[in-house]
Formats: sequence, C-alpha cells, structure tokens
Amino acid sequence: MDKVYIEGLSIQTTIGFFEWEKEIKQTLVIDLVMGWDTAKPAENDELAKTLDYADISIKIAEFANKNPVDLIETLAERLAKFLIDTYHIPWLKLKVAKPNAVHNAITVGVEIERGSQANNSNHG
Ligand SMILES: Nc1nc2c(c(=O)[nH]1)N=C([C@H](O)[C@@H](O)CO)CN2
Repeated sequence: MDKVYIEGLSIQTTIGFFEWEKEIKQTLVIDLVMGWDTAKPAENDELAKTLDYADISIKIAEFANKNPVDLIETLAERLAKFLIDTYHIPWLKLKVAKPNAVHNAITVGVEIERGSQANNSNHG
C-alpha cells in the first residue's frame, strides 16, 4: 500500500495528567503515516484525490487544542479515529511524542496502528 506521511509535526497544546499541566501548553511531536493509493491523484495531477498533508497538519493541531486530555494515549486514540472517519483513511500509524516530559530522556511517547493495510488498490 502507498503512503502519505507527516513527520516531526510540532504542535503546542494542553496535555497532561497533573493539575499544573492543565494550565499550560506543551510541545507534542506527531509522526503520521497514512495508507493511500497515490497513483490515483498522480494520474491527473489532482490534489483533491489525495490526502492533503498541509490541511491534515492544521487539522491535527486544531483537534489537539479542542480536545484537551490527560494521556497521550487518549489523544492518539481519538485523533486516529477522527482522521480515519474524516478522510476515509484505510490504515494509519500514529506516533505522539512528548519530548519535554522526562528531563533525562530524548523523548517519550506512544505509537498506534489502526485500520487494515489489506490492499485496496490495483497496484499490488
Ligand atoms: N504512558 C504515559 N505515561 C505518562 C503520561 C502519559 O500520557 N502516558 N503522562 C504523564 C504526565 O502527564 C507527564 O507527562 C508529566 O511529566 C506521566 N506518564
């Protein structure tokens, strides 16, 4: 299956279990890989037939800011569902990292995969 991806998308949002975290914005870094048949938009050079990574990047930041939660697991799960439902994405892998959460770690986070990678195009 072909993929459209967004790597290292840095967003500022309210996220965290502790009370002090609910008063501030913190950095999250998102990596997203989305299954998509990229041959179809390439046939006639049409943005409307692909996953617009620019539009989706904006929607991810908006979604996180509209849906403050305690756990990055919860954000990952809800964001994956939103993306699948909104863009009809058959399969995605989503990584949500919180780089400033553990001071002596480079980063921490979660990675989830949702949907099916079963081939749904004619391109093998
Ligand atoms: N697996 C997780 N562990 C922790 C989370 C989380 O979202 N998932 N969150 C916190 C706190 O919010 C932390 O980021 C504060 O530094 C702790 N562990």
